[in-house]
Amino acid sequence: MNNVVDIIAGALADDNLIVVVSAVQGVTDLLLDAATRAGSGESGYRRTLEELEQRHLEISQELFSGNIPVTFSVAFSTEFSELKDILHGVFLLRELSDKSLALVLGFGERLSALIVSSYLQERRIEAYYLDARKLIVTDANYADARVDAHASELQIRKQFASFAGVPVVTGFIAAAPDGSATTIGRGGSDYTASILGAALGAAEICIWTDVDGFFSADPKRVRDARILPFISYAEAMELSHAGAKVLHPLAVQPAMKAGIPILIKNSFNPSAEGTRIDGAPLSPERNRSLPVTGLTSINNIVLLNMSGSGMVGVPGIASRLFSCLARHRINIIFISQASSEQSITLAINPAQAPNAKKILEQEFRAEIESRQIDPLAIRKNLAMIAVVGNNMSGHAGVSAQLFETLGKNGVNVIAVAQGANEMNISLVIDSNDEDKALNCIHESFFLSQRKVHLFIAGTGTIARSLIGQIRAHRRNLQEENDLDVVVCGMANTGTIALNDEGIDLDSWQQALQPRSGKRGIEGYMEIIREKNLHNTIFVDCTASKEVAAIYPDLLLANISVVTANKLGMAGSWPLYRSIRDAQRKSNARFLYETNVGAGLPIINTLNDLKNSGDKIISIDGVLSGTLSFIFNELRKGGRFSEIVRRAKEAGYTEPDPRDDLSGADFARKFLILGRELGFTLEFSDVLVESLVPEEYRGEMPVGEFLDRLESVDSWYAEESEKAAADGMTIAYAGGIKDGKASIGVKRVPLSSPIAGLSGSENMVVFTTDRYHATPLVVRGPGAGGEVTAGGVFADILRIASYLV
Ligand SMILES: NC(=O)c1ccc[n+]([C@@H]2O[C@H](COP(=O)([O-])OP(=O)(O)OC[C@H]3O[C@@H](n4cnc5c(N)ncnc54)[C@H](O)[C@@H]3O)[C@@H](O)[C@H]2O)c1
Ligand SMILES: N[C@@H](CCO)C(=O)O
Repeated sequence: MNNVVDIIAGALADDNLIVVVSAVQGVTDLLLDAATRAGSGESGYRRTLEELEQRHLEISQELFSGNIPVTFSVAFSTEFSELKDILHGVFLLRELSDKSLALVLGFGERLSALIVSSYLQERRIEAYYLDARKLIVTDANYADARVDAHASELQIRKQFASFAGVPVVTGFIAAAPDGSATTIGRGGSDYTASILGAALGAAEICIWTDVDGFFSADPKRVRDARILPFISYAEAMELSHAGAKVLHPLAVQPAMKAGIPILIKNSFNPSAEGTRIDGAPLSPERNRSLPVTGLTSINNIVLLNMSGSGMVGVPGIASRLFSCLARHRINIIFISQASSEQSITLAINPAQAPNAKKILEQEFRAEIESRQIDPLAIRKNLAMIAVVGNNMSGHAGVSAQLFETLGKNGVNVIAVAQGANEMNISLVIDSNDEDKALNCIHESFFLSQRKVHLFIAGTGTIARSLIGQIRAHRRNLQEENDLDVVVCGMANTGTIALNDEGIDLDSWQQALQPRSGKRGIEGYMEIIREKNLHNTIFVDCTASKEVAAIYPDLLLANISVVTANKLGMAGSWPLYRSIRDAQRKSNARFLYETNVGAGLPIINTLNDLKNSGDKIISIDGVLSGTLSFIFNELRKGGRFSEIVRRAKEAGYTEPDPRDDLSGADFARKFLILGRELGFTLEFSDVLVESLVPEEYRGEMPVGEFLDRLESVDSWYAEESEKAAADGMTIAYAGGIKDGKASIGVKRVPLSSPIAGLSGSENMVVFTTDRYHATPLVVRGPGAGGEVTAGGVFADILRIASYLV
């Protein structure tokens, strides 16, 4: 209130001023509550009334610093006793008519006009209370009255024939021709101001509200929404009708007709520029080079669908449909009819849906009985999004961009409407997808920088390296690729960290908290699905079968997946099939390059060969970083058990090194390659030679297994020596040809490329129709945190470039 008075004092210096006030926040709802209770005979309405009185008294006490002027006190008591009398009458009659309700609801504005005018006087500004019932004339539809513009203009001009002092006018309320109180729609004080300004040819109409102006989208739902300094009348109308609650939808029209600019300003932040709404032509200086100006949503609508073969080519159906709804004062938010004329879809307010269905079924009873028209279908839990902009007109590609971004994010569009003025595309979607849709559309049209949201499973070797790489490279990606990689979730079996804005990657370990609620991977997936963020990628850095089993569900929920875990693509054939099927049905992507050869380009190379028409004859090589390291080190003369320990320390082994030593991990890679080649293979189809002694294959803890492994050191030392004596060496290698894969220990000549491998190097040899005489070889480190995480990161970026 103090800010308001400062603003008024400042503006007064320049010009005559009319102040229009709305009710104190929350008061109209309390009045509605009191009236409804009184109407149903609940004496509890008196408590609400006391609360209302208390709130206004507290405000007044504070404003007048305890010295409430007598004139104010008298006027305040008079207002409240009138309100009490009316509500008492409603209570006794147990009847709340629209007429009484309009009268009751108007007290919010009456009380605040009284407080503001008295406080202005206290601050030595000549001000007076003015009841809008003397100014604005409406029809007798009390609850949502229609303004008679001509009659109102005459009244207003008469009232303001001469100007002295600052009138403080009650917004929202008006009077029917017989003088009884009416209301002009919630938030109607903007409308009151616009009617007054237009009638008097004001220099400007300034709406002081609690936000900085019109935003490109609702800032409560779209974090990156930005203020729009200039918009046209038409855009303001489209945006406010489609749900932008900054301005009353009807407030634009009187100002536009009179050519008066409207300014939206924030009374809590008066120095902010705000938004100017006027009819000036678009220009780049007005920051208006983008095709879309803003987007809005209405988050609870109902779709009514009337369809039937009897509608085709029959004139008058639409007319009856709309007339019937109009007769019952049912407002239509959205209309769509395809050229087949087989169905008309309407969106209406959910509260009116049951009535709408009933009256339309009565209207079309004969057609429904003769099956020319189907029974009316109602669809609930929907939201309507409107994409608005003058510049959209004649600008090809706007709708393509809009639907593409929604499609990639798996947002199903249920109905669409665009008028031929091309400045509003409205679409109806499931209300669960509303925030996601607003964010991805906003990002696509307004921001140069796009986001991908990562949810990582696993916090071990690969995840740690991946986080390190994202942390080191994030700024670069933002600056050079306009891409922001945001890690929103990390979870292992016991702990979890979540932050939609991005977990601080410098201290992610500290962010991990013990998991509560539904645990397991299902619990994590539920969280990810509920968040429903746009451009979400799930990153699997576990070695867990349970995690791999949820890939189909993730993909079907349109969440892309990047995985280092082989237990999906090398899982059972039914799991493999269901991943592939889900991938086909979904718009999300699934990438697993690191499943074979860690960061080496093996799956991509194979697919490039295949897709470009080459025929793969065989694939041979070493596909275990751990086993490669072991045999390369043995060749140098190390001890087997000690080398295995070093492989584990270097991050080459699986969480349980027996997965490597048994050949299982290697076999999975050949299984994956075999399946890529089109063969229906199970794990058991790969012939595997295990290096784990029979007696150590059970449930023995990893530490104990490593200790006992010393027992085989001498065997490996002898085998190596024997081979060396023959100019040979031992290695673990394999191959796949004609759908038959086998892997195991082999003796190879020292001159063979396999004998030349070092460290954890993998080598894959593709023999194909094109690469026949000299096969195509991919060689390089095939295990380790950094190279694998690099491969995972590259897959993430591949998906990001598809998504954004
Ligand atoms: N290390 C490599 O060089 C390499 C190379 C390519 C692929 N991979 C694959 O990467 C994956 C991760 O390897 P790593 O070396 O980081 O293993 P790791 O043992 O260091 O980490 C595994 C992580 O997964 C977590 N985890 C296990 N089950 C889980 C579940 N059900 N839900 C959530 N979290 C779970 C564990 O708590 C741990 O944080 C494995 O599938 C491995 O085959 C590793
Ligand atoms: N443990 C695996 C990691 C790479 O998949 C290996 O040694 O090859």
